[in-house]
This record gives sequence, C-alpha cells and structure tokens, in this order.
Amino acid sequence: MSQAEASPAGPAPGEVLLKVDNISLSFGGVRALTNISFDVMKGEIRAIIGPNGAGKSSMLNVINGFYHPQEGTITYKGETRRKMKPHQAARTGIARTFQNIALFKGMSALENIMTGRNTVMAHNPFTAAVYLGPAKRSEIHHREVCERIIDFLEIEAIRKTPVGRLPYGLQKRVELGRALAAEPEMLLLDEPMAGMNLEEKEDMCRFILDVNEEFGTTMVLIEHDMGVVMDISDRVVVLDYGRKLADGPPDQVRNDPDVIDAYLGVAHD
Ligand SMILES: Nc1ncnc2c1ncn2[C@@H]1O[C@H](COP(=O)(O)OP(=O)(O)OP(=O)(O)O)[C@@H](O)[C@H]1O
Repeated sequence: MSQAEASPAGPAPGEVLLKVDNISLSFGGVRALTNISFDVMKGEIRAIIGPNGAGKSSMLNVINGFYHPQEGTITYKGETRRKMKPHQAARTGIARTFQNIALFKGMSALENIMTGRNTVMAHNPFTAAVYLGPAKRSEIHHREVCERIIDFLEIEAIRKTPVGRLPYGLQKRVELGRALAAEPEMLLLDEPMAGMNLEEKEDMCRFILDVNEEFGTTMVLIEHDMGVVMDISDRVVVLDYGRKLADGPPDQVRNDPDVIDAYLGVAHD
C-alpha cells in the first residue's frame, strides 16, 4: 500500500515523525492540556494512557486539527504549525478512528471503506462527468485498494452487509478499514478495543500489529486496557489532569510510582 502524499524527504523508520511541543489547550475555564510535549517515531506504536478526563482524546484532536491549542506547536514531517486543519492533516497522511463508531450504518462495509478514499481521490470534473478513461481507471484503482483492505482485515464475508447489522467488534474493524483506505502514514486510534470481548480484542491487536508491520504505518493509540497497551506499544505517554506524568517504554511506565498512584490507584512504598 502506498502512502498518501508522502513527503519524498520524509523521516525514515526510527526518526521523529511527529513532535508536540508545550501544547496547552483550554475550554473556557477547563484546562484540558498543560504544556504537553512528546514525540512519535516513524513506524512505532505509541500509546497515550491516563484516567478519565486526563486529556487523551483532546491530544488526538489537537494532532489532527479538530482542536486548536492556545499554546505550543506541532511538528509533523519537519513542518511546524500552531494549528492544523483536519483536511490538512488528512492530506498529509494522518487518519483517525473515533471512540464511538462513526460509520454510515445503512451503508455496506465496502461502501464505508470506500468513503475513506475521499481524501486521496483526485477529481477531474470533466472526465468524471462523462466517465472517461482516467476517471474509470481511478475508480478501478480505488476499488482495488479497498478490496485489498477487505482481504487484509478478513472481512470478505461481510463486505456487502450494512454495518448497522454487524456485531460491535466487526464494526470497529470496518472503521479501521475506512481509516486505512486513506493509506495513512500515521493512524490515530481512539480506544480501538473499547467495548470488545476478549476474542475481539485479540483480533484487533493482531490487526494493529499486522498493519504496523506490513505497511509501516505509525500508530498513536488511546487505550484503557493496560494489558493491551503494555503488549503492543513501543512507548507509552501517561497523562493525568492534562499534564504529562510519565513517558517511556511499557516496563518503565508500568513501574513508575506516580503512574501507579494516579492511574492504577495501587499503593506503593
Ligand atoms: N469540546 C470540549 N468542550 C469542553 N470541554 C472539553 C471538550 N473536550 C474535552 N473537554 C474537557 O477536557 C478535559 C479532557 O477531556 P478528554 O476527553 O480529552 O479526556 P480523556 O482522557 O480522553 O477522557 P476519557 O478517557 O474519559 O475519554 C475534560 O475535563 C473534558 O471535560
């Protein structure tokens, strides 16, 4: 799978792809994020964890341009900005999924995944209107990409089923497919395993690891299931009340006394 509008001189695996510097975000009197800084290396699986209301979703929303921070900068592929617009984020290769499934329930799995191609479809109104060669070829190519994703995510059997009729775990998989259809360089996953049973969680973990390995997609994920986070992440950043509490590999974060206090609520000496 190629990547959307990949910069020719983009970072190599292991180099910094995204850097957030001193991000602060408030909603009226509510301070959602205070001076948050961390980076994401190309190709890694980076988790953001923290108790409810810690600022995790707000952080994802800043990265993909839904929220505009009052302070701080975001550097993505070497380009520094205070704020990003969602369509800019999408065009430069950032895709995301949402905490609550945001699919078109009456449309099939395939149609939903096709909608994920919108950001990468170049339209020529004339050829599209009369469905000339280039428009036809481009449509065939988009369908091929979507069919490949369907194969990859093992959802052939439900490709024509309206997603509203699918079990929750499969809907989440279709949502992952729609995000992948944009051929993202970086994928933001907001609680990809929330509400899933154990088997569905294991499947989703496998797909996240496979996407990361097969396509080299960088992942930033929010997840409440600590077992999952520690198993699949390369590095973990911990937020609490909008501040950064810890940042490092899973083993380091797991044993950090501040994290144990704040997040796990377990006493220590
Ligand atoms: N659009 C908004 N308007 C007002 N306040 C908001 C908005 N979005 C987030 N907040 C507030 O910012 C703080 C951080 O919320 P956020 O949703 O980022 O936390 P979270 O760590 O993702 O929580 P959860 O795990 O419960 O999803 C909370 O106090 C929340 O109420």
